[in-house]
Amino acid sequence: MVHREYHKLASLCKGVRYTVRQPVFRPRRMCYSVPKIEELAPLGSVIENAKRAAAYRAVDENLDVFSHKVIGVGSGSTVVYVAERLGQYLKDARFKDYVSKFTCIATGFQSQQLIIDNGLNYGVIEQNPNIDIAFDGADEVDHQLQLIKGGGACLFQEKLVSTSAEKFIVVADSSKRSPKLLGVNWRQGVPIEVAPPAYVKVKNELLSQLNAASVVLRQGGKAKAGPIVTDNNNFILDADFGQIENPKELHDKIKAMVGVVETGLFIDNAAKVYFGNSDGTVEVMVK
Ligand SMILES: O=C(CO)[C@H](O)[C@H](O)COP(=O)(O)O
Repeated sequence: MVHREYHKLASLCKGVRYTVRQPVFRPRRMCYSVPKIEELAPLGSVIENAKRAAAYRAVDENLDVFSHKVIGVGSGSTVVYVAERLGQYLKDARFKDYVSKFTCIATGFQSQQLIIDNGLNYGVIEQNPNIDIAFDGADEVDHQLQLIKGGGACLFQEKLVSTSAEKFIVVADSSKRSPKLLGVNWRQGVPIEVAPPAYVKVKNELLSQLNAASVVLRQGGKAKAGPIVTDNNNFILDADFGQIENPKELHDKIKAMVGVVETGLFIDNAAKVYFGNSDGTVEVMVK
């Protein structure tokens, strides 16, 4: 019987000793569950939809909530959605007990903030050197899953975290996919993190020994007068080598220069790459 009918019955029965009880309406308690990808409301831009689709799919298909404990969270605009997805798992009663015990390792200040803002536990790699799984973005991916990273100047810590992970998963929009080689779509050059006093020496060697077409000391632009200083207090050189036939050989030669902390060439590191398309579909590349 609906509520209105109880009132009607009560008024008809005035003077008669009937007791009409008001029904108790208890609102159904809604439990939070991790939203299904296919039911998500679209975001304001197609590129953001692509990034979110890639990141959410990568987390859903690779994170083992019940056995993973130490999770690497990278830097950039795509990984924002990785941290968001982890935060959704944390809120879901089915996974909360496990996700609340995760330790998340950052690749720089931005990712530290992403971890904290999503309610996850932040830990340092010095105490958690064995990472179960790490997620990060990329600037370019070649046909063999070799990567250029460091567009956001976080390459040293990104490489530390990704190479400390048992499984490294890359999330990107499809513009990051090279038709074949590195250096096709990403024309800014290979990011190289250098100790500040060595930047002129390294720049000269990249030009003279490795025939770089140009080497630029990355500047802070409007946000900072002078060069960018990384989270590790280093500089970034962007060295243009055109299309890179042999990224491993190039990485080894750059790495051998005194003053180079790390290169943005990530070699034989990624297990899978999730490319989000503008229509919300995702393509997965596996080695
Ligand atoms: O390497 C990086 C930062 O150093 C980023 O992962 C890379 O630049 C990709 O960023 P985005 O997801 O914003 O495209």
